[in-house]
Amino acid sequence: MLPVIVVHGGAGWIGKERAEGSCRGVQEAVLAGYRILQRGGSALDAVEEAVVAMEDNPMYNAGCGSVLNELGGVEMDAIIMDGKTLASGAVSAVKGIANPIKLSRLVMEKTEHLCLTAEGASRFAKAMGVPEVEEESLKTDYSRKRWVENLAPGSNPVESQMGKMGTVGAVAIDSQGNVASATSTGGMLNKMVGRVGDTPCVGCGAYADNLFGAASPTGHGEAIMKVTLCRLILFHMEQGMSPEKAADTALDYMKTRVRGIGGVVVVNSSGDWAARFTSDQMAWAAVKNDQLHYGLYKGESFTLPVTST
Ligand SMILES: NC(=O)C[C@H](N)C(=O)O
Repeated sequence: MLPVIVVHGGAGWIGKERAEGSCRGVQEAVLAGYRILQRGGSALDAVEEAVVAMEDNPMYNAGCGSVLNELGGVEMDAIIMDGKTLASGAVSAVKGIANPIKLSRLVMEKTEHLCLTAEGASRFAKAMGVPEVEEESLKTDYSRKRWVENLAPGSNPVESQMGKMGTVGAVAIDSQGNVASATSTGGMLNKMVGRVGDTPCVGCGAYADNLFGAASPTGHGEAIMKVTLCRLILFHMEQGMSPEKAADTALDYMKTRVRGIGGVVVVNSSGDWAARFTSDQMAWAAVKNDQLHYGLYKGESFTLPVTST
């Protein structure tokens, strides 16, 4: 099986000043994941590595760069799923760690549970020796500015975020034919304290099943949860649709049924892939057969050989 990895850096509207950085970040992330696949590594390791690269990049709404909640704090959600066993691990409303996706992997591998939240997630992180980081180190000038703007009377944080979402995610298939999915986010701008979005919920924020493929989404979490977006995409693929058709059909349903805008990256069990969105833009990148593909605007797709990047 030819390994494939596809990543996204969030659906929305990305201003000119952030477009280049956003595109560069997804390319770096996809290559970090691809290097693992090239060495014969697992899809699970590859999606984790790609998501860590984007959590560490302040350009995105995940890890450092996460949007702030109503009190100006950082509460993050993340999930990882293994298509071989259907095992998954997630954390929600977790604070004070740099890489929620790594903690999700530990939840999957070291506990009997699928998701740990808030205090419990922090206790578990401590027990696993995950270093605590200052909450301030996860904030950026940009996240502080947007938080303040959305405190103003009459502001509409959901509307404002529909513009600039920035959740990160990755899907991959490795040389053994195993698929995996991973997603990480700071959630929605000025969200209520304790709000849990789509990201840590299986079938919403990720799904992976070796029989059909894997998906990772971005968009308004409440809308994604209403339609269980990732599971819906896998259902469409099970019914015979290509990743592109399955993604478009599910995103269109989310748009018409619950007026939700978003995007997804998808891979199927044959290694066909898609990066699709109903927002104006979504930074995405994919590698297959040593070719790097990437784009930002609708219909855009550039290709470069991996060796020259
Ligand atoms: N930026 C996003 O994609 C937001 C994320 N899906 C959430 O609702 O938490």
